Amino acid sequence: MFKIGIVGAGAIGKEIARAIDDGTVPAKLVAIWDRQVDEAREFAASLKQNPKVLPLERLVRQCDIVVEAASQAAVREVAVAALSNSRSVMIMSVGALSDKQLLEELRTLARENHCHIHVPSGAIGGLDAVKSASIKRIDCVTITTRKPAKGLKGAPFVIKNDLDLDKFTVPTEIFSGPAAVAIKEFPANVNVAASLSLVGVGFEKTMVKVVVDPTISRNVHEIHVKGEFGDFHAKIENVPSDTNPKTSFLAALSAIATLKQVCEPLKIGT
Ligand SMILES: NC(=O)C1=CN([C@@H]2O[C@H](COP(=O)(O)OP(=O)(O)OC[C@H]3O[C@@H](n4cnc5c(N)ncnc54)[C@H](OP(=O)(O)O)[C@@H]3O)[C@@H](O)[C@H]2O)C=CC1
Ligand SMILES: O=C([O-])CC(=O)C(=O)O
Repeated sequence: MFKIGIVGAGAIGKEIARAIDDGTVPAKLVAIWDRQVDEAREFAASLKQNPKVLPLERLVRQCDIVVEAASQAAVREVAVAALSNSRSVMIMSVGALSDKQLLEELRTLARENHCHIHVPSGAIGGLDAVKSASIKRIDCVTITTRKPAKGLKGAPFVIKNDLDLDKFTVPTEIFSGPAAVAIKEFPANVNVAASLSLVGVGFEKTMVKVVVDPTISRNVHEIHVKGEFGDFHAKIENVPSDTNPKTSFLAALSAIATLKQVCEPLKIGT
């Protein structure tokens, strides 16, 4: 049975932990870690599998797969610790991989140490189609993310421009630019644009629009890709997670589905 450790026990980490604990993912949850240590201890004690709460280095040594569900800032430390110890890593804060040097460093570590870097589809669908399409010429990739005000609060772009998001009474585009910039301005809102960039045309050519929308209660992502294969449109209307309005519930489900796939010999989809 695979042994899993989770770094970051927030909206996504907790959902993954519960799915391992109740057998949805056929694996053993050996440890969790979160800088909110007391909360992590309380949460760990609520699980049947009784995972330990261990700092990163000790967590890594005890598991086969390390899940990062913390923040972009945590990705380097978590992924390097896992991969250099021959442990696979699953990354949720995908925006961190817009750093080309970091991405190459992690790829090299994974190759040299015979382990893997898993990036779930997260809060969007359609990455399989974009991955297939990108074998041939792609002309454009765009993603428009619409969230209610509470799903965008605290983003560096919002703070820097002193935007009072609650004041918008109609849907308003507040950002338009390449994913390379979007992911830095909205690190907790558009990781999906990073995943799309990684399978498609990269961070400079993937265009991102962010819309604050007072008329919706869901987190909506619309993707359009045009290329030699034809046209692809996808729209997803995500229920926000109970505890973090920036994060869609589907992101956690996607992480759980990825872990299930890792534990399964049968792999379906591109
Ligand atoms: N790929 C995708 O499609 C999606 C990705 N995400 C990303 O996934 C990540 C997790 O999301 P979510 O669960 O909603 O976030 P939460 O904020 O709910 O939980 C993250 C937890 O990790 C803790 N944490 C942050 N940094 C560290 C660290 N270096 N070491 C240990 N613990 C740490 C946080 O503590 P504290 O509260 O002190 O910060 C918090 O308790 C985020 O980066 C988010 O942006 C989210 C949605 C979709
Ligand atoms: O959960 C979502 O809807 C998207 C999100 O926050 C992200 O990609 O960072």
